[in-house]
Order: sequence, then structure tokens, then C-alpha cells
Amino acid sequence: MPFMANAGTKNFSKNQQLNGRIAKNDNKAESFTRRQRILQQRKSLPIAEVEKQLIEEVRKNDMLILVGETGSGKTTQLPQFLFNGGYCRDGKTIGITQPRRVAAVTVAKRVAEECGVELGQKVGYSIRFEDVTSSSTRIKYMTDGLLLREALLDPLLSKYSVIVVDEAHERTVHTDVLLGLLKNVQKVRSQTTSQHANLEKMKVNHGTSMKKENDAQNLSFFKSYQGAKLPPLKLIIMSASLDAKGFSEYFGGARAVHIQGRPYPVDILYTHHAEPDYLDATLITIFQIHSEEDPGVILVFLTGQEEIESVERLIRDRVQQLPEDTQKLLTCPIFSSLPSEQQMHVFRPAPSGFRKVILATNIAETSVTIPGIKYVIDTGFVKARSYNPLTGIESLIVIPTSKSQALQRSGRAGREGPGKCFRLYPESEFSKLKDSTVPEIKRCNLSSVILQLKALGVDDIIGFDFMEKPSRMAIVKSLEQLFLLGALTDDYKLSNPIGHQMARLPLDPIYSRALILASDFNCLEEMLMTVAMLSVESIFYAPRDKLEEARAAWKNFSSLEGDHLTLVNVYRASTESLGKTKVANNRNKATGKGLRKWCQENFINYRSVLHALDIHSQIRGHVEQMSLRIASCGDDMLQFRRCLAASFFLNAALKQPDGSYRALASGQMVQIHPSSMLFRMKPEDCGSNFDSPVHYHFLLAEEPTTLAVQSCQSFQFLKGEDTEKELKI
Ligand SMILES: Nc1ncnc2c1ncn2[C@@H]1O[C@H](COP(=O)(O)OP(=O)(O)OP(=O)(O)O)[C@@H](O)[C@H]1O
Repeated sequence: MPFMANAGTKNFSKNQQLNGRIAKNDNKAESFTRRQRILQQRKSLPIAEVEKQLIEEVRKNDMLILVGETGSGKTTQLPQFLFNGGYCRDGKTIGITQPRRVAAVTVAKRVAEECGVELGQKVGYSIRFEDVTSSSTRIKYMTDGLLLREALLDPLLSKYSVIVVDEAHERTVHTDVLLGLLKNVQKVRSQTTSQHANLEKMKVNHGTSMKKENDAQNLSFFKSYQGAKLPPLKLIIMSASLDAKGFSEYFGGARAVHIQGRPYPVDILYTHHAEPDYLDATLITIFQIHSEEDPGVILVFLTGQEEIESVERLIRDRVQQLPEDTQKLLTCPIFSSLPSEQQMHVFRPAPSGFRKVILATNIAETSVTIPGIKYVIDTGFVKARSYNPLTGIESLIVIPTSKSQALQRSGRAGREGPGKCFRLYPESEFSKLKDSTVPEIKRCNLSSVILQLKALGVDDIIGFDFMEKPSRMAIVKSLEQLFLLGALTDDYKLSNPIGHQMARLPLDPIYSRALILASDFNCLEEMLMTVAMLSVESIFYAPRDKLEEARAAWKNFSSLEGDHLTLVNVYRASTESLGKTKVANNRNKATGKGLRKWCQENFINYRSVLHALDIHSQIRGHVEQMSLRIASCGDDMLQFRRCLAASFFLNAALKQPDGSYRALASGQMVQIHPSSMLFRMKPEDCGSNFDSPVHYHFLLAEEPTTLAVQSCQSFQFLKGEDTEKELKI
């Protein structure tokens, strides 16, 4: 039945091949204590039946691939089995990596609860800028990026007896680099055990084609372990949807084990026809579920913050039209640039009388269990990184998900009871999807990864044993970029001190360089603000019906000298508004009314500003530790602009006689993106053919010798046959 007269309904067809088995629904569970309930729940997980066999497999094989249905218990149970199996004897730790922070945090909390211990004691987590572990931590969840950083200090990862790489199907760039490193660490560790650290035998290089001089360097890389007798490192690669064959081949024929069964069934439903507007289809489906289905949380997968916020507004508008006595809808967004405290809101129960609708990006796609989810709406799209080594430009594009992502999404339901997944495309489309996602390492700028590998002592990047090699061109381009930024010497070694300093900062190398330079230009305060603001999405926000009002408000901040200065103005003004609440030193309180009101009045995105404040304080902590000089240039913006020019020179564009711009590095014609403040200020500079925005930060120069006349936050390529081809992924 249609929920609203003008909303329409969607007809879904049911997939016949529903798999899974219904776990015994224990009606008595309600009377158990929470602990007992959890115990009961754990026992009913498919993985519980094979605990002994799994431990035996791990004992027999140093390398294991584990594939099991979503929700079968891999992430929460396997580490506990390993603990019980004696893998933490002698004070060793079991490390489990996750591609995302939110998964590392929430799974650690759950496992601590299951073990009946305080988080940070036996069970803990460690993510960038947040370490909740102690000397007694034996089960440690962390992001894959964090383990890579740990390897900088402890190349053989000596405190770990087992490392579990979870959700390996995601193939994030960090996962791929980690796999290569772990493969080598495992080889070296097995040699230290059997041959008492015979360094001559430790020529297991991170690259396959080792040069003589590299041998010496890699030996020194492991020198501190001379004589150490480390136990062999056990490696487990895990996911519900990975290509076990590919992983097995990469690890020299490693054994793959499959766990059968899932806790509860999930009905998969498809639309009869392709949806021309998936946002509209999403809204209709949300309200259809709300009116026709049983109570239960709805989880919707969208592509990004802007889309989430627009759906949030549309839901709010439509909710006004619901009859008085209907259950209300509570929307909860979750996306990566949302501050962590706010991300956690999705895990809280909705107040009574409300049905919760979670609007998420693929951040909620893997590993997490959000209580109460019964319905999943999968739009079938995801925002993915895309890199063109020819132009050196990285952008975010919306693409269809892979089958493996679709499976992960549906797997967020059916964890606490039976569920339904509504895919907003026909079943025939599903079969056309790619099996798995193209590894991120093949579609991103590699300079950050290469910088990290260099810091880890890996010199031969082209020879590095990647599971899937990035293109030679992408590697060469990134090496060139790092060299131009001063991170590498002319024989492509990490430079001292700049390269080493840059590797310490967990940022895009261009931003790291900008911060280091800003210290010399006496404007590190302003550069910290700029980098923080550039690290978040959509600072400016305008409802369609208030566009003119919003533009008038933004005029107070906009600078003719460009977007970077405009962002500094917004940052300064937002912190002043915090000052007015007299709680500037207390971030929790500072997120209160003063700033929120100020953001509303000025059409600034409150969530984005909060995130920028958070990032600012985190990066500030890093530069303080590195003893960089933190000074402000005050009103001397010329100094700051000089620093911008010196930092972002790789993205400079030169104004042509006809008013258009040409990117200096690639020679491509570019133009100011409509999201730039300069777009409206200089309309004569703007043409009418637009491609998707390129998230890069250009400097505009009138002539080659002029210093950063203006700086523009993002540019777009003019349409042309070649360009179109290059941008199509
Ligand atoms: N935070 C939580 N709250 C309630 N139940 C939870 C929580 N975390 C896990 N569970 C329960 O434990 C089960 C196993 O979760 P776990 O994350 O270990 O599965 P998994 O096999 O790793 O799934 P995935 O492949 O989706 O990551 C879930 O199906 C759910 O019933």
C-alpha cells in the first residue's frame, strides 16, 4: 500500500536463493543477564562449532586464509579462540587489523564486553591519535594504517604472535602494502627462529629484485634483531567475500578454510526495473518499509556526506506529512569525516516511539554490527578514489559497487535476527557487477605509500612484492612528486631531515611539506588551519531556497586572494565564536550552542567545522612533537601566500591570454570549479563545460613569476575528447 499519496511504492522481487540457517531463537534469553545472553549468542555462532579445528589449522599452518559468511563470528570470536589456544603466552599479543577506525573501536568494545574485561586491559584498540591499550593488552584491534606505522618502530612486529588481516577483500592501499610487509616479516621471523638470526640468511628483501647496495640496507633494517629468537609469525587473512584463490597464490599456496553458515537469513529483494533516480527510490523505499514492515532499524548505503545530508533533509520534510499517530523517524548519519563521537551515535538505541534510519557511506559496510538493523537499502553505488598518473590528479568518482560490496552490505542485517536487503536495481544488474573492487593501490596517488615504504627501509619500490602491482607509470610519477617535494634525494633515498619529517606526519605528502615549510615562513598556525579545513568535506552549506542569503553571509569571509585565505577566515571566525561561549579550552563543551548557532547563521556546515577543529588539534599535536616552530603571521597574509606558492607549486596553473588556465605540471586546460569562491567573483574566467570536480588545490598565477595571486580550492578539467577518456574509469 502506498504510504503517501504522491510517494509511490516500489515493487521488489525476491531472490530465490536465500541461504543461511535460522539460529535457535532462545526465548528464555530475555531473562538471562546480559553476560549470559552474550555467552549464549556466542555459542550459537557458526564459528563456535569449529573452534578446535580452527586452532588446529593455525597450529599446522603459519599462513591461513579464512572465509566465512558475514556475521559468522570471525572478527569477534577468532581472536578469543587464539587467546584460549595459548597464542598470548610469553606476553605476546594477537593483532587484528581493520580497514576502518569505527570497526576497530566498536569490535574491540564488543570483545572486551564478551570477555568481561575493561576496554584497554586484556582487549584494546589503537587507531591514529587514539591508543586504548596497556601493557596487559593481549587482543589488540587496530587499523591497517596503524600497524604499518608500528612497523616503522618495530620492523619485525616482535610483540605479535598472530596477525589477523580482517576484511582483506576491501584491498585498501594500506592492506595491500601491509600484506607485502607481513609476507616478508613472516619469512624473516621463521628464519630467526630456525637459524638464530643468521643475518646472511635474512636477505628476504621487501623487493624481489634486490640490488647489492640494497642488501646492506635491508640487513641493517633488521639489525636490531640480531640474535633475537622470535617465534614464527602466524598470519591469518580473513573476509566474508574474498578471492581465496588469489590470496592463496600470493602466499605461496596458503591453505584456505571456509566456515559454513550464518546466524540469521537475509532476504534479498531487487527492484523490477532500473531506477533512474536512486535517491528518489531510496526515499520511497524508506517510507515503504516504515509503513509496511515490522519495527527495526533501517540502514541505507549512500555515496557521501552531501548525499546523506540531502536525504536527511528530505526525510525530515516528509516526516512532517506523516499522520500524528505514526511512529516517528530518527535519522542518524555516519560517514568518515564525521567526528568520532558523532559516528558513535548510530550505535545508540533510538528513543521510544522512533524508528532509526541510519544513512551511511561504505564506512558501515564491513565488520560493524549496529544493534537493531533489520533492513538494509543498498543504492548500488559507492564513491571511490580514482587516479590519473598522466595528469597526476586524484579524484573521487561515483561507481557501481562490486558483488563483494553488495554481499557485505546485505550482511549488516541478519546479525541479531532475520533481515531484509532491498537492492535498488534489478537482479539482472547484479550479475553484471564486478566480483570484487579494483584494489585501491591501482587507483590512487602512491606518494604517501611510497614515502612510508621508504621510511620502512624499502628502497626498491618497483621490485616490492605487491599482491597486485600498481602501474610503473604511477610509481614513477609518485617518486617524481616526492623528489620535487624534497622528500627524496636525487638517488631516491629518503632525504634528511625533510623526508624523515614528512614520513612522520600522517598526511598527504603535499600537506606535510606545506606544514614543514610554514614553520620557516612563520605561518604554521595558518597552514594548520588550512590543512585541517582542506581535510573535510563541504564547509559551506546552502539550502536551495536560501542560496542568495548564504552567499551574502559567505561574503564576510571570502577573500579575493583565494580559497585558502577564505578557509583561514572561516576557521578564525569559527574559533572566535567558540571563544564567545567561554569554553574554548574544552572541546566537548565547545561543540555546544555557540558554534552551532554561528554556523547556522553563516551557512557553514557545523559537522564539517567540528571535524576540522578535531583534525587541527590532532595535527598540532604532531607538529609540536616534531618541534616545528608554531607561529602566526597575523594579518601579514603575503607571507602566508608565499608559503602557499612554495608548498602547492605542483598544482599551479597559469592564466592564458584568453583568461583560461593551464595546469603547469600536466599542460592541461583547467578552469575554476563552481565550488570555489573565485568562481563567482570572476565570472569571466568561467566557461560552461564542466566535468566532475577534481579535489585538488590549485594556485593561479597571472604570469610565471607572480607569487600565488590567488589560490583556488578545486579545479575542473575542460571537456575535451582526451580528457573525457582519461577521467572515465
Ligand atoms: N556490537 C555488537 N552488538 C551486538 N551483537 C554483536 C556486536 N558485535 C558482534 N555481535 C554479534 O556477533 C556476531 C559475530 O560478529 P562478527 O563481527 O564476529 O562476525 P564476522 O563474521 O566477523 O562478520 P563480518 O564478516 O560481517 O565482519 C554478529 O552476528 C552479532 O550477532
